[in-house]
Amino acid sequence: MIALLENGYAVTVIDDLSSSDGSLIPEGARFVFGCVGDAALVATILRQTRACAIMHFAASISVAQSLKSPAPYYRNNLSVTIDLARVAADAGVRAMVFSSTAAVYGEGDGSPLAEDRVLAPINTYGRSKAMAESALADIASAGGMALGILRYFNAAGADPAGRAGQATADPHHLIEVATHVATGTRDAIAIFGNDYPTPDGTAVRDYVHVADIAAAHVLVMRDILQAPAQRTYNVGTGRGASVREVIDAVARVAGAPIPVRMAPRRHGDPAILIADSSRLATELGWRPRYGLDDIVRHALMWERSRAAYSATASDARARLVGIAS
Ligand SMILES: NC(=O)c1ccc[n+]([C@@H]2O[C@H](COP(=O)([O-])OP(=O)(O)OC[C@H]3O[C@@H](n4cnc5c(N)ncnc54)[C@H](O)[C@@H]3O)[C@@H](O)[C@H]2O)c1
Ligand SMILES: O=c1ccn([C@@H]2O[C@H](COP(=O)(O)OP(=O)(O)O[C@H]3O[C@H](CO)[C@@H](O)[C@H](O)[C@H]3O)[C@@H](O)[C@H]2O)c(=O)[nH]1
Repeated sequence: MIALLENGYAVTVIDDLSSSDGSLIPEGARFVFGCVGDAALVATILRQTRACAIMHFAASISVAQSLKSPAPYYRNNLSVTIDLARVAADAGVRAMVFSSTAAVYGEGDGSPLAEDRVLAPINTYGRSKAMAESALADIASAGGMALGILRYFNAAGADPAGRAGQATADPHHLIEVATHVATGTRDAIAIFGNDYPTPDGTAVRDYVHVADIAAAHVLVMRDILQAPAQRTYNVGTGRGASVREVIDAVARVAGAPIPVRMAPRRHGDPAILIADSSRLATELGWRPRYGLDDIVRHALMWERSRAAYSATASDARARLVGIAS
């Protein structure tokens, strides 16, 4: 949203606040509360705004939850996407950019994964996104709508200017949890599995900065608006980091040890996922500006500012309670 506003676009956000509280929607964007699968609502907004493009981020995103409770994942990630795409195509929206994921590939073999690799997701989340990709491709081509599918690897970090970052009610992402330990809101972090076929036994992922992902969205949207087409791009750095390496980076940047405890593998987690993003680099000139240390530094800055903000807010609440009593 910030990247779109900075690039001069008018932005309307539709969010049902199912996994957020709306506090990070920037001032310059219009906010509409609702589900993106609500055809009447979306049609009305598209009529009002005459939007040329939709960026479709809304989804349910936990691998573990998707395995425990698949139906809501298929509903939110597949059915809702189908409804949104149908309304968008009917309304004459010219382009859609869809948030897909590395989870569509399934298990990597250690080498960077390119877009033409056969999709073999190993969890419900990945399957729901792979199915949504296919449904979108059909609906977009029948409706004359351009489509950009961005398969991001592990989105992480925070806005370098400190305006936004992760703010999940129940954090489960590695870097977010590790920064909570660094700022003292958690005692320790669990390492889910140290018996993977990787150099240190912990799972390897390709962590890509949210600002780099945002830049990729703007590039792809502009491109498919100018030259309508269907394109699929990986968004990753091409570098893998193990769970241990990430925790070490957080400890290094925070200047304090991060207590860890060993735990069994998390069901549905692949061992290694690393991106080959050369298509995005060659076709659109995209390059990641940030590496793992920047990601961790920005995530930590964000977490510290949130901790300071909630401390100030709770001081203020305590003072109000003191005055009231
Ligand atoms: N976080 C990652 O590492 C990662 C990696 C690859 C792909 N993705 C994809 O990127 C997208 C954004 O991920 P995120 O990490 O910001 O997730 P998130 O859970 O933080 O944000 C999702 C947002 O969508 C909203 N939402 C969910 N379902 C909705 C619906 N039906 N209607 C309206 N709003 C709805 C939620 O309230 C929330 O604000 C998702 O599509 C996800 O699958 C994320
Ligand atoms: O407390 C924790 C949290 C995570 N992990 C491990 O850290 C790695 C990364 O986990 P996490 O940050 O939860 O991300 P992923 O499960 O890899 O999934 C993310 O990355 C995918 C793309 O690779 C996206 O599609 C998903 O939406 C997004 O949640 C995994 O091996 C986890 O088992 C731990 O060991 N301890």
